[in-house]
Amino acid sequence: MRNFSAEHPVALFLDFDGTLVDLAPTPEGIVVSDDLADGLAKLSDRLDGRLALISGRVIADLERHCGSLTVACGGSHGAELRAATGQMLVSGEPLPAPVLQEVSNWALPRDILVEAKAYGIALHTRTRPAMEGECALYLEQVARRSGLAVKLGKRVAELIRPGADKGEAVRRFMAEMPFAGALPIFVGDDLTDEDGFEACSALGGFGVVVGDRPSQAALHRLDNPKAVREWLEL
Ligand SMILES: O=P(O)(O)OC[C@H]1O[C@H](O[C@H]2O[C@H](CO)[C@@H](O)[C@H](O)[C@H]2O)[C@H](O)[C@@H](O)[C@@H]1O
Repeated sequence: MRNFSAEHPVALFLDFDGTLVDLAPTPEGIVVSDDLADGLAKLSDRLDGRLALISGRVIADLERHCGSLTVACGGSHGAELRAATGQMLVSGEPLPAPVLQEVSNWALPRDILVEAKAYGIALHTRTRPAMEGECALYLEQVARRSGLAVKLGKRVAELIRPGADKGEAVRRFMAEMPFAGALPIFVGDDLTDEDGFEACSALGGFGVVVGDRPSQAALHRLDNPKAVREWLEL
């Protein structure tokens, strides 16, 4: 990959799972190197603060795995946004407790891994791939009658509040300093990252898809998280 920042001030948006860290059988099973948070802070310094992590995980979960993060962050697909200063730009809202209970009651007897998140609930099928379609259909049905939305990702379906997506997170950060006016690049591996790729393209930048998933919107490709970390010198 070229060093784009030598040509134009760059704003970098990085997905987490499957992009900075390898996918694992469970959300808890990821291996994060001890120096990732420090590497991201240094990368952000090189970009004069124009770096944001944009993840499906909530920010607190990212920090549980990485340690304290001093870069800008978007958690829960953009339902919460935090500036590098620590100021919350957008705060998430939990799902109604009865909905959470209902989804757990449906999934647990089916032996589906439930990830209770601060602003959503995810059903994981990496160890139960045959249940992928059924989980998605079930959550779509709950979403319709509860006024909620479903995000589909790699072996995961998640119920969240409508309105949050990674494209919106990019647009929000790009509207403010220090991001405004830079060339935005979004690096991600999953379906939810397509919104980020499209937002960057519309703002004059581009997407970089990680791995072999076909992408409509990305302009470049990197093979795996190791290649991403090498490119970014993390
Ligand atoms: O937007 P991301 O940072 O890529 O987060 C997306 C989801 O990542 C996690 O699930 C994914 O990674 C797990 C660990 O490797 C894997 O077991 C699972 O199959 C993947 O879908 C996380 O658990 C979710 O909450 C995120 O939404």
